[in-house]
Amino acid sequence: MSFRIQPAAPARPNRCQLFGPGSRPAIFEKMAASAADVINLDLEDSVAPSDKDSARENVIEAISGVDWGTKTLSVRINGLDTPYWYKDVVDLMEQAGDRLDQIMIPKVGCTADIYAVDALVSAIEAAKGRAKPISFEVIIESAAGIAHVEEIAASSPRLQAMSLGAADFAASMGMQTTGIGGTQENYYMYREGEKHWSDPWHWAQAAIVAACRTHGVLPVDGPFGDFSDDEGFRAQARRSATLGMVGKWAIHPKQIAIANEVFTPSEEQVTEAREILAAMETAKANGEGATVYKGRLVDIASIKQAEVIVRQSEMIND
Ligand SMILES: CC(=O)SCCNC(=O)CCNC(=O)[C@H](O)C(C)(C)COP(=O)(O)OP(=O)(O)OC[C@H]1O[C@@H](n2cnc3c(N)ncnc32)[C@H](O)[C@@H]1OP(=O)(O)O
Ligand SMILES: O=CC(=O)O
Ligand SMILES: [Mg+2]
Repeated sequence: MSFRIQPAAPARPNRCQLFGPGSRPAIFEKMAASAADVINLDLEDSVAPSDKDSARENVIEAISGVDWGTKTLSVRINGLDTPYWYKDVVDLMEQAGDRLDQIMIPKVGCTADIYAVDALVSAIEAAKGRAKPISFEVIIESAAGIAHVEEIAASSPRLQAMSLGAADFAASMGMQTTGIGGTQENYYMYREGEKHWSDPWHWAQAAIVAACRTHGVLPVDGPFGDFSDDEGFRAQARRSATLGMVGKWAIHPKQIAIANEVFTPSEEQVTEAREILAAMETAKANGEGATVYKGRLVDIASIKQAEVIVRQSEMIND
């Protein structure tokens, strides 16, 4: 480890973030009753321009009017390139009440984007005497966002989570696809007459995970658009979990259970992690730094790997 210790990310479950348009208040109670850890009420791209004002009003009313239980409650504001975002922030901060936990800032391209929202939020918090500070989450979904991802992850103590937004990311990068996440037909290696599909989102996810882990932020995988494709969603979620992401968005309720399942370590994984910790305790008592577990090497690094799984499981089951 570097002299600089890696900070821990917030210790709260973030396996599934369920999105719903702020212009569709009929689903708010259903969202609250769902098994998602995080709720994202959307004022941005799922809301038509003509509905921006009424969606904002719906969301403000629902923040205190609906029982959200212990979920993390987040509102996605409009991007800083629009005429809507300042009113989203001002109205939410002045009118929504203390139940709001988090503001999601989309299409972040540089640290100044977060600085601008932070300045506005901080002034209103002080003016209103708000006891509970609002946290931020951001979406990396542009070429500029991914180019500046590390500095964005370090930009504010309010920042708790960072998601990859595959749809806008693909558009900003000029990717030749209309798919939102998952396998892309034309992204393959070709050998001896066979296609082998690869993962076009992998490098961006890995960059996000590295930036987040460096600065104690939760890395999250964003939307998977084809909600009729459960196995495609599961495969994407498993790749994300394997890379170090803690959760995934659901854009339809049927994706929630799969995300929760994938981002909760299984009983087998937890048992194996605990067995590795026990094997290393025995090794330590024998004055050894390395030993053999089920025919494979485990050493002091394996303790840290096993602890990731045990900590995740304990946090979720707490
Ligand atoms: C690229 C991005 O930015 S992604 C993030 C922004 N996008 C969003 O927020 C979109 C969120 N999702 C949705 O708006 C909707 O799920 C849609 C438009 C995709 C599909 O909506 P529908 O056609 O109503 O879906 P469907 O008929 O399958 O719904 C089944 C049930 O789930 C409910 N439901 C649908 N979406 C949601 C949701 N997001 N949260 C909770 N419940 C929902 C429906 O009301 C319906 O309930 P019922 O059985 O009691 O009648
Ligand atoms: O906002 C999400 C995206 O995929 O774009
Ligand atoms: Mg987007």
